[in-house]
Amino acid sequence: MSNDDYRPLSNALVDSWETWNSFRMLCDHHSQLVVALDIKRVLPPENSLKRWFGEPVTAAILDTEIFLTKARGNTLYLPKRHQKLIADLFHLDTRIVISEIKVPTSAQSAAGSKSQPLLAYWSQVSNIYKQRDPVSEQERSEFYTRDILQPSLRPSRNYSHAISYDDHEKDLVKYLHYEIAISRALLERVPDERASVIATVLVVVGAGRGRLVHASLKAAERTGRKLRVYAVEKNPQTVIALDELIRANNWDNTVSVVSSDVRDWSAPERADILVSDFLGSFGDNELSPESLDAAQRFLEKDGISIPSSYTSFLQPLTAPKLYQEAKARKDILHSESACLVNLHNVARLTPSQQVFTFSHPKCSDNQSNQRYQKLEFRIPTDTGSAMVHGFAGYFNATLYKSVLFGTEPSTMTPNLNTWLPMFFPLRTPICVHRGSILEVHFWRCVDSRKVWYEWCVTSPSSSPIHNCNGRSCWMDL
Ligand SMILES: C[S@@+](CC[C@H](N)C(=O)[O-])C[C@H]1O[C@@H](n2cnc3c(N)ncnc32)[C@H](O)[C@@H]1O
Repeated sequence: MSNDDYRPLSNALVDSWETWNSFRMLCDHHSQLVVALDIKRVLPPENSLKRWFGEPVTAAILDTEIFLTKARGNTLYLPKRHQKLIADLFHLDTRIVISEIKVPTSAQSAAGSKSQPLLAYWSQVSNIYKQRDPVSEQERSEFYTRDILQPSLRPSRNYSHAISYDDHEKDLVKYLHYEIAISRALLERVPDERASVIATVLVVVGAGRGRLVHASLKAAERTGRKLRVYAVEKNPQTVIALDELIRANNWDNTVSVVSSDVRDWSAPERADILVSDFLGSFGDNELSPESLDAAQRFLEKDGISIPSSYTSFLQPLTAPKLYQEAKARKDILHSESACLVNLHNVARLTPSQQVFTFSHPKCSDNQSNQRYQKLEFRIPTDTGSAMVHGFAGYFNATLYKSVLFGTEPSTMTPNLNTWLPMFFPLRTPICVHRGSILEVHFWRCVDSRKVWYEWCVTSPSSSPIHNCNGRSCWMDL
C-alpha cells in the first residue's frame, strides 16, 4: 500500500491513533493510561506512525504473520520498516511481545526446534536490539531527566550555585567552537605583519569561572596574536573562583578581572572583541540581547561580538506526559510556564520554524528587543489527526561568520550538551487535522523590570493568550 492509498478517515481503515485519542480524552488524560500497539503487516505512513512516539506505548505486539521467509533457506526476516519501527520502540523502552497466533511449519523448521517455535522470531527481534547504537555516557547521565519539566534559568538569580557552572563547563564542544570563532576573528582583525605590535582588546562579558577566558587565550596562542583581556563577572562568589584561575595560571599580565555588572562598568578602553555566553535554550531567553546592548557602549565602531547573532525556533509537539505533569500541579503557573526538558517521549509534528533573531553589534541603539512573530505550521497530510500539547523551543547561533552551533534538530551540533530544549506548554491541548494549519503567535515583551514571552494559538481553534504580562514566568532585568 502506498502512502497515497492510506486514508485513515475512510471507512476502509480506522485510524487507531484517533481511537486511542478519544479514549484518552474521555479519561481526561489519566496518567495511568498506557498503550499496547498491535503491529500489523501493513504499516501506516511514516508521519502517521510517528505520532505514537509521543504516546505512552509500553508494549508492542508482533504477530508471527508479520515475519517473512526468504525464498531459499527458510530464514525468517522482518520487513525494513518493521525493523526500524521496532528499533524506535526500543528507544522508548517499549516491551516487544511476540504473539504465537499461528506459527507456520516452515518457520518452525527454520528455527530448528519444534519445542520452542518462537525462538526464530525472538532471535530476529533481539538482533534489532543488539544493533542499536551504543548508549553514550551523556545519554546515560540524562536518563533520569527524560521528559521532566525543569524550571528555566532566571539569569539574575540562578547563577549563584556552583552546580550551574559545573554542568555548563563539561561542554567541550561549546568551548572549542568559541576558540575557533575567536581565532578567526583575531586573524581577520590583525594582519600577520602586525601581530607582534598590536594587542587586541577582548572583553569576556559574564566570564563565569573563566572557561571563555581560557578559550580566548588558547585562540591567541593558536594564531600568534597578542591579547589584553577584561573578564567581567557580576557574581561575587564566581569572581573568587575566576581570580584563583587567573593567578594559578599566571595570566595576571594579560587578564584583568572586573567584579561588576556589565551595565555598571566603565571600561578603561574600547573593546575590539566582545565574547559572551548569555545564550539560553531559546537563544535570547537569558537576556543576551539586553546584556550585549549594555556592552556595546564600549565596543569599537568596527568591533566584533561573538556570538554575532542567534535565532530561536519553535516546533509543535505531541507531549501528553509533559501535559500531565503540568496539569497535576493544578495551578495556572505550571500550565503556562516555559520549562527546560530533555525531550524523549514526544512526537515532533512538523519541522521547526524560525521565531526571533538578534544580531550584535546593533546598527542603532534605538532598536527594540521586543518582538512579535506569527507562525503557520502545516500538519502533513499523511499524519492524520494529532494532539498539540505545546511547542519545543531551540536556537542556532552564529559565533563568527561560518562558525555556528545550535540545538535546532535538523542542523544541531553533535555533543553540544549545555542546552536542553525549551517547552512552551498549552493550557488545553489542541487537536489538529491532516493538512490543516496550526497558527501560532509569539511575543517577546520587555518592560523596565523584566522580559517575558506570551503565546497563543488562533487556528484551528483559539487558545487564551498564555503568560499574560509575564504573570507565570519571566526574566528579571
Ligand atoms: C551562562 S554563564 C557563562 C559563564 C562563562 N562565560 C562560560 O561560558 O563558561 C553566564 C555568566 O554571566 C554572568 N552574568 C550574567 N549577567 C551579567 C551581567 N549583566 N554582567 C556581568 N556578568 C553577568 C553570570 O553571573 C554567569 O556567570
